[in-house]
Amino acid sequence: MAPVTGQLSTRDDTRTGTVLAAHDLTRRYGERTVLDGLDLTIAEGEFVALLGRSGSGKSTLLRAVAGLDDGVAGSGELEVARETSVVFQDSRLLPWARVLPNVVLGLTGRDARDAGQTALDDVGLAGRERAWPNELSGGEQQRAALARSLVRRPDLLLADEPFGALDALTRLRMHALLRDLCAKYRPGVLLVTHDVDEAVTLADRVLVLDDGRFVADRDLTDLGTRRSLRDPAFIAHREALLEALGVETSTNG
Ligand SMILES: Nc1ncnc2c1ncn2[C@@H]1O[C@H](COP(=O)(O)OP(=O)(O)OP(=O)(O)O)[C@@H](O)[C@H]1O
Repeated sequence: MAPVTGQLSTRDDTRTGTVLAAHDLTRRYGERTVLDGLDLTIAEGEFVALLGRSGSGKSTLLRAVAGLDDGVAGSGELEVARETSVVFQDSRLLPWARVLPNVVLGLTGRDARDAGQTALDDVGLAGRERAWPNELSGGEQQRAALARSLVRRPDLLLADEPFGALDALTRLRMHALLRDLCAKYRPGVLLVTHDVDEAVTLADRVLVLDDGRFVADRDLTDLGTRRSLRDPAFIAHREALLEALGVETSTNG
């Protein structure tokens, strides 16, 4: 990872069972404080979803921990896993390269092609290796982007609204896919999303960001791995998170 400027430093630290440890992250744009001294830790294999209203700073936080923002300051440290991958709302596939070369771009060694093929099989794109990105649907492009991330066997996967541009049905399929991929590859995950149900379906823990601070930090591990939107415990988590987001859900009175 590239070092973050200011007083923050980035270093490889996967021995402690932690793939992300950020302390006192602060980001200001002029007078406005978008991230206000945040602490955030993600354990190996832990799936953390980040919710917050539009403009609350979710993407700013993800960019900061991805090392993509050199305007971050803080009194503490940012430690991230050695192998970190990032996926965005658009696939960012190179239009002039076919699917398999896109997935293995930058990888070297005899096994790279096989690893790319396996990753494409895992995301359901077997047979599309020689397609051009513009021949894939939006959902398929995001599958390819996931394959490109996971082929590197990341300890930490950072995802900024990866399903935000997809239709509702495709998004549900992608949730099931991401759950299966995480079971196989076991990355720690930070997923930025607007979608409360997406967060409760996928995450071990959900954070809610508001005014530069976390206003909720909710453990969802009681829901287990197979989750249903109709489960009363699922509904209870959803309601609590909507309340933290300031959305009125009660019809009483
Ligand atoms: N380069 C920039 N210059 C000035 N202000 C910025 C810049 N980037 C982001 N901001 C401001 O920081 C705040 C947080 O933006 P950010 O994109 O992180 O929000 P978000 O929670 O991801 O929003 P959304 O859910 O709409 O994507 C916003 O008010 C935005 O206007």
